[in-house]
Amino acid sequence: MVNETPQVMTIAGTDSSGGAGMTADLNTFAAHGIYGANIVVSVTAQNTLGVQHVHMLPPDMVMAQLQSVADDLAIRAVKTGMLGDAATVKTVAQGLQQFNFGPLILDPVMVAKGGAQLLSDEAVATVRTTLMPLATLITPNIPEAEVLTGRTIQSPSDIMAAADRLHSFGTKNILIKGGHGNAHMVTDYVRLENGEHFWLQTTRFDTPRTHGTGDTISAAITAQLGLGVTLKTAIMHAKAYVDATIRDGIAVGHGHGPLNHFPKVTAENQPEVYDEI
Ligand SMILES: Nc1ncnc2c1ncn2[C@@H]1O[C@H](COP(=O)(O)OP(=O)(O)OP(=O)(O)O)[C@@H](O)[C@H]1O
Ligand SMILES: Cc1ncc(CO)c(N)n1
Repeated sequence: MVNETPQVMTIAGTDSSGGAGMTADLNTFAAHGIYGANIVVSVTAQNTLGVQHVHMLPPDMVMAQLQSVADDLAIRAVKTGMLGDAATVKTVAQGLQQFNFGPLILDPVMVAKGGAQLLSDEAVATVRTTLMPLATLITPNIPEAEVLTGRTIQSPSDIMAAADRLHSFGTKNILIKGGHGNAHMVTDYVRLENGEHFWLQTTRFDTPRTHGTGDTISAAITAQLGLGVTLKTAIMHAKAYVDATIRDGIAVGHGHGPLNHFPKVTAENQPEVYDEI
């Protein structure tokens, strides 16, 4: 029997300009040499300047796609990106319980870099109650962590408290991304199931070309899990990968431009690891 090619999956929206959402996920999977299936929940008319239009697919079409993949492929890990509304979140949660797609990486996408809302307010509670208990890892940025916890985050101790609170909603592992703001260093926080926690720091690239960084790091973690490494190793590799995708930037569009999903990852992309900051 032929060895099975490792397969992972993304459940997300499309970005017509090809930089974020599902395209970022599939490019990231390809860059890791892993096969990617894709469940489309929404179509966005979008470019590097903003999101112009969103069209949600009906929940039964989302479920039909999940069924088709489950009937045929052997998915080892799955990530969710833009889910849009509460009905879609519920359908996805139902599908993830019905079928075995392996560990869930939940990227709670809420707002695009240009400011467009990609998750309705009422869907936030649905994410908290239906998807968070199913997730192996959640990867909010700071504003998303604030919305999910209902608490303001201003300091490292606020970030640690937010991670504890997110864990209390049932998600085993937490990665709070620190890409927002303009501090000289970007600092992410990781809290693992075994109680281990640490900070990952890299130098901020001063560039507007960061469209889809969040999609890309969660897709890279999903790809690594599909390749069989531990979650901690997956996070470390994914962080170095996303750093390289920004450093080796490409010039597309006039706003928040896309990443280079096929960069050369080198030693200088490895983050510094700190127990405390
Ligand atoms: N300018 C930058 N330089 C270096 N690393 C960055 C930069 N911007 C983001 N990152 C890193 O990219 C990853 C994604 O973080 P970010 O906070 O941008 O996610 P996000 O807001 O969900 O992204 P998006 O909504 O665009 O998909 C994190 O590991 C973060 O530290
Ligand atoms: C479809 C889609 N998903 C996610 C994001 C966030 O990067 C985006 N801008 N568009």
